[in-house]
Amino acid sequence: MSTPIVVMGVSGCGKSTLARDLANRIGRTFIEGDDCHPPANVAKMSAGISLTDDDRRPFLEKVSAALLAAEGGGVASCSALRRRYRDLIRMRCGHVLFVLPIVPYGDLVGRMLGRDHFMPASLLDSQLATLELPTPDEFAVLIDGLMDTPSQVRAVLSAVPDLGIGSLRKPDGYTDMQCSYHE
Ligand SMILES: Nc1ncnc2c1ncn2[C@@H]1O[C@H](COP(=O)(O)OP(=O)(O)O)[C@@H](O)[C@H]1O
Ligand SMILES: O=C(O)[C@H](O)[C@@H](O)[C@H](O)[C@H](O)COP(=O)(O)O
Repeated sequence: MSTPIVVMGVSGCGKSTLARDLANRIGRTFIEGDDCHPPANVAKMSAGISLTDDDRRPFLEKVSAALLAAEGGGVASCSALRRRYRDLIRMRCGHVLFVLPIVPYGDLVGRMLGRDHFMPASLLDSQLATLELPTPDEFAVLIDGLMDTPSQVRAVLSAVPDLGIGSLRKPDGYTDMQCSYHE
């Protein structure tokens, strides 16, 4: 099975945009995490209320199931903010690559205000407070979220060169998270 890929991070960091383009580039199925929320979660977020761990469980289960079912392997957009959320996805899907676009606060606010989406900009602070960066024992790539999307796709492909050819192994010398801020 192809190693599932999750583009993670806070609202507005570009998860969906990057996950869709990366999936297209390597011939995989794109899974839109936003579509995996139960309606009650969407109602809560729309009302400006942060989700709890219990709220997030069915969302994470659905993303994991979609990744497992994806023909040709999946690339999902899913916030996966806390370590324990990523652990749940790994428990269901095995070895998973997480990709995290990093975007400065001001740009995140600008992006959230500039789009039509159920997630209000008022939830950004709680998203950032919830985010636990991947630790070096996780298979994760941090990329510059201000780069244009094709450059982000290239950055992911250069950090993990065997993407798209089945199960991913960590490249030789891959001991830490790879930070591809400068291509
Ligand atoms: N690399 C990028 N540079 C500039 N704007 C971007 C980039 N990626 C995404 N955006 C824009 O930022 C907004 C949020 O992107 P989106 O992919 O929906 O983020 P998320 O899924 O993390 O909430 C959208 O308006 C999108 O067009
Ligand atoms: O486009 C977005 O704004 C995000 O993708 C958004 O949908 C959100 O980040 C989570 O899906 C909500 O769940 P969390 O509170 O667990 O991030």
